[in-house]
Amino acid sequence: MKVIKFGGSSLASSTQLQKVLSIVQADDQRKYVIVSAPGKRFAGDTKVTDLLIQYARQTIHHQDTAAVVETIIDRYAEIGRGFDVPEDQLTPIFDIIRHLPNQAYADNTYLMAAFKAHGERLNAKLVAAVFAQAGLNARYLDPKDAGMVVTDVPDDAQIIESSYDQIAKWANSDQILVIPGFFAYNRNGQICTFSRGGSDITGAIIARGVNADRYENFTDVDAIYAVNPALVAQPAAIGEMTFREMRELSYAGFSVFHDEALIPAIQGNITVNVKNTNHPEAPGTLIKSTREASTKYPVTGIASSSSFCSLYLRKYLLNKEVGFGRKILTILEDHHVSYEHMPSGIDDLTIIFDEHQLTPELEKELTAEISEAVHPDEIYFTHDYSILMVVGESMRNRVGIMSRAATALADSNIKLIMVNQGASEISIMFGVHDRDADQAVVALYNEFFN
Ligand SMILES: Nc1ncnc2c1ncn2[C@@H]1O[C@H](COP(=O)(O)OP(=O)(O)O)[C@@H](O)[C@H]1O
Ligand SMILES: N[C@@H](CC(=O)OP(=O)(O)O)C(=O)O
Repeated sequence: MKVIKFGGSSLASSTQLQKVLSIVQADDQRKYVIVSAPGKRFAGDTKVTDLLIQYARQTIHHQDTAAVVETIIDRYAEIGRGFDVPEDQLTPIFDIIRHLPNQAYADNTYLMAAFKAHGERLNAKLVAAVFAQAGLNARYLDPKDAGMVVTDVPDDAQIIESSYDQIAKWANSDQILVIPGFFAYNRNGQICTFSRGGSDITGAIIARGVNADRYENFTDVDAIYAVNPALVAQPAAIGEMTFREMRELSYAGFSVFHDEALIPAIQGNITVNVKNTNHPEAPGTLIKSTREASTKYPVTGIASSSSFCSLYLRKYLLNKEVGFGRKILTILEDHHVSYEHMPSGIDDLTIIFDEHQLTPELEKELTAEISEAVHPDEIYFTHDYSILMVVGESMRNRVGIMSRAATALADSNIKLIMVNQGASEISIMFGVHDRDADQAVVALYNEFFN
């Protein structure tokens, strides 16, 4: 029994949905089909989720929504009409889109969540109708009926553990269940979404819940590559990797699989297979608990992400000051801000954050409160901060990886602003300026893979 998730690129048009239908028909183990909202059909196109965000913003600001509503409807109309879905099945979908502003929402954050979620909700209904029309014993299953209950965070929800017992009741389904990704409901029955790209998370949750033999994640690349293919032409494909390797790489920018989707897969020990909808015969990449130690390359992958910022603090004799760290962490806690890393020197401390958590106002408040509490000699935020990760289980058995990486970066004239091998034996982390990040990834790739 397999759970199979199709990303937005696999569902962007009726042509793509035809491929999806063939993939589901080709294997009768594929019983749980998780769908994203229609994605980009070509470079420069807009995902339906982004159109819905625009629609929600215009609704909140009482602006004219006619154009965006028609654009969204056209996306579903092209897919439905491409399969001759009867108009009386398409009209309710169009009506739901038009009437989204007329529903009751607790506040604008719930409104935004509900608008976004409808990309997946309506697509799953449409895909179920297409599957049924093609003769498959398929039906739509709402996350509520599936038993998924999430925390009350409208745009970044987490699954509540007790959901798994409910989802387990759907194990061994005879029917093909088409389940929308990306959202579920809180305990009050309000829609909350996962973070962006979160349909991968729904797939992993359902896979753990029904104890699937495999979670197939279909996207638009033949494999997970050792490096983002936007940076290096035809990079080495990764045949197999461990959950830990993928967790570290997706954290630092391998957007092909959501990092939070690994948690249910790890908990349920469900092997994940990332595959290409446009090339389903390719084996793709397996993500599993253990793998054969790679002998060909010492490193499995290299990732980089610019979505970080840092707070630098300097104070002489910081190392002798009892309570210095606690005072800072208390201030962060009071503002509900979490930190990612905290490399320190004798007189210096850098705190690295996910920059999505901070606003200019919050940065000012944190700077003022921390200055008041610990009187640093110097304190400032910088957003010019990228994190690079060099990841591989094989690294723990090899010496000299750090020196090779540092030399490759130095030879490319890249300034390192942070190095952290920290507690993880399977990764090295580098901080670099944003402008150097892409070149640094290429330099590291050439060092370890060419
Ligand atoms: N290391 C990597 N290997 C493969 N793809 C990657 C990697 N890093 C980033 N990507 C990007 O991830 C994309 C697939 O993820 P995504 O856009 O979320 O697809 P989907 O629409 O299927 O959800 C690829 O097209 C590629 O541009
Ligand atoms: N549609 C949502 C969720 C998602 O997972 O999409 P995709 O499969 O296209 O990455 C988003 O754009 O964030």
